[in-house]
Amino acid sequence: MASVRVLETSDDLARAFEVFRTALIGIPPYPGEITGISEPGRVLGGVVDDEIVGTAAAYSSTIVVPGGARLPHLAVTRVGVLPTHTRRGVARSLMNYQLADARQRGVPIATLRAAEGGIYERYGYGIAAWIQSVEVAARKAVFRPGVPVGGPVRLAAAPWADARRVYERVDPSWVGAMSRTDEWWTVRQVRSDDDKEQAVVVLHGPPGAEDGYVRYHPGEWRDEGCTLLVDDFVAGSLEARLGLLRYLFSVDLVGPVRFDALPMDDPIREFLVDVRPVKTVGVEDEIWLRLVDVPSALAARTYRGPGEVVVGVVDEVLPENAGAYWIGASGAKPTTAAPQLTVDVAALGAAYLGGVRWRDLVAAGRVTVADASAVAVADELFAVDAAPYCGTFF
Ligand SMILES: CC(=O)SCCNC(=O)CCNC(=O)[C@H](O)C(C)(C)COP(=O)(O)OP(=O)(O)OC[C@H]1O[C@@H](n2cnc3c(N)ncnc32)[C@H](O)[C@@H]1OP(=O)(O)O
Repeated sequence: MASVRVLETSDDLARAFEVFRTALIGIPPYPGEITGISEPGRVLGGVVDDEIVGTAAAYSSTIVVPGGARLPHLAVTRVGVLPTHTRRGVARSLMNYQLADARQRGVPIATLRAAEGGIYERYGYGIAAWIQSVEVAARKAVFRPGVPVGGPVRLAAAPWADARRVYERVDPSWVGAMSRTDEWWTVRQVRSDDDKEQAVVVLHGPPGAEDGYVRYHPGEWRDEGCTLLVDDFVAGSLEARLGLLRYLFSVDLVGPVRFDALPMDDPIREFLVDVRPVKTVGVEDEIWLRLVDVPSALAARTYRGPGEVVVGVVDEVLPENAGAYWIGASGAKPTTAAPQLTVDVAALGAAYLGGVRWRDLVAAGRVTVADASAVAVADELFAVDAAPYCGTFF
């Protein structure tokens, strides 16, 4: 078994980063101060024989849950174990420590982006949101006559500082949106500079009152023209969305515009006369969500409809979450009533933002059903208007 400790010295933080780089095979060295990308207290080392052989890090941010509350959120990142030390419980020690620590500090939700699909369910993470990669043949994209033109756009003078300022100004409020920390911005910028990406940022709206931006860089040339790779698309209004889309589709010499992470229900096709220039070229899991404090997280979101349901929760990693919860229009609270539906905490994490239906969890054998009439009630209670989506990779 590995022991786990919080890494604090710059030597230990640098070592942890090297461990992660080695584990992930092939990510480039980090050119700057490692401490600048590491939130104090949030980098863990898995130690065997006095050597750091594994690591897990995190950002402390917030996440928007159904109803609009912003909850403290641990954005888990940089999990890696040296290939010489895998499959002997190092990652398990790190993940368990991290979750127990978050619980103790009062953080109700953790999320991550998984490198592989088979790793994180055992720790209680469930897939709560999906994203699609979309390519638009820009020259064939013609907007419908009734679609608003959007407002003015301009190239950002200070791309990263302006993007950050506008992100914070927009303060995204869609279900699944997260706040971005200093360390997050530093990592993205340094990686972008390092890749020699010629990142361009275009802002939407009058100076000082911008309500959206897009960050993109040029990709490969094809017969149709240069590919524009959209790395970050943030729109705080319909006007901003359309102003930025019209801009992207109008850039000279551009063939396909590729969005790597759009929400599953993004309305982009609805705006166009002909939908065929828009192709979904991939679908991937986005938010892996872990309810760290089940009673607090359940109580913090809102529910729909007049129904009520009693859900039983099983949690082997954080057994203090286990129990039965009454959920209805007025909220959620622990109960001694018998559960109608029982799930493990990973399945509850999948359902929590409203993007995965209870009936599908039932069909997948992930719910023990004591009362079949509770399934439709749970679906109505947990329903949301738009597919949950984060839009921030970390
Ligand atoms: C959020 C992120 O950072 S995503 C990036 C994740 N990192 C990587 O993919 C880098 C390359 N891989 C690694 O560094 C390591 O293999 C890790 C971190 C994925 C796993 O570390 P390990 O120390 O080997 O895991 P550990 O020995 O604790 O295994 C715990 C369990 O996970 C399972 N497991 C570990 N890795 C994998 C995997 N890649 N796929 C499926 N199952 C896995 C083990 O079999 C074990 O299963 P059990 O519960 O049945 O006993």
